[in-house]
Amino acid sequence: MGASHSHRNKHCHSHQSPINICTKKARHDPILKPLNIQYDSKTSKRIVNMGHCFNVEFDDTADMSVINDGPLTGKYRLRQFHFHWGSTDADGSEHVIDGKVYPAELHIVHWNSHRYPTFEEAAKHPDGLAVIGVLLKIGEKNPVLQTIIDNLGQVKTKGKEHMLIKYELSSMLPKDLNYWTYPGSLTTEPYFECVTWIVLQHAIPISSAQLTQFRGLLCTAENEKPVPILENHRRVQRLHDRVVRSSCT
Ligand SMILES: NS(=O)(=O)c1ccc2c(c1)[C@H]1CCC[C@H]1[C@@H](c1ccc(O)cc1Cl)N2
Ligand SMILES: [Zn+2]
Repeated sequence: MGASHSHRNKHCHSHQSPINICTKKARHDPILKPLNIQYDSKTSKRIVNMGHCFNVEFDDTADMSVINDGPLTGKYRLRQFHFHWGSTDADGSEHVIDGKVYPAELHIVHWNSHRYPTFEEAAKHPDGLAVIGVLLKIGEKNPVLQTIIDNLGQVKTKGKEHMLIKYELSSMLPKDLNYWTYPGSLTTEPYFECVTWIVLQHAIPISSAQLTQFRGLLCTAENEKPVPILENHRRVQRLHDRVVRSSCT
């Protein structure tokens, strides 16, 4: 590869996400701290159909719902969470673990309010965002997820939004917060290389019936011919010169 090409590569597209995480090659780094998660349910605002997915948005005008420690320096403010899924239960996650694809993945998006004035500004810097990735596996019905699913009927078409009061996001997380971490990007447009990825090592359950309800969402507006959001996950990207670290041995 020519110097100019690798030079260009170095600055533009060598830190893309998602990736396949080879757990045997992930290095335990003793300086990694346990993840500290402080979510205040009063900050939950609304659920919005974005067209390619739905976002659950939070009030991020103050450091009320934040994460810190883990691989991070300073506080990162909770902005929103969303999911990625596939057209069948055999596909759907973005991160892949030792070649194993999961049926869906939760992304909890935070931004570095410690260093940047706004989310949009933070999204332009490598240490701007921190996204917690949680893999979903088919299992028993998930009551915490059901609260979200019960609201999907109100945001069936693109652009629709509905209020979501006092959502306890922390109750959706596994007890075991061990994670893999690596420097990466947004997995949809604008693909900015601004994300410290924190992928939890423990998957959470979702029933097949619950996952089917995600696929019932429409990417079309109310007055258009209905087209369901059957899948919205990106394929894995090359690791290049990156190292994936693990919070535990
Ligand atoms: N799959 S993911 O977690 O890697 C992912 C990928 C792309 C984007 C997002 C999340 C989210 C994060 C919050 C805003 C939104 C979006 C964006 C919108 C408006 C903006 O001004 C900037 C951004 Cl980044 N883009
Ligand atoms: Zn995502």
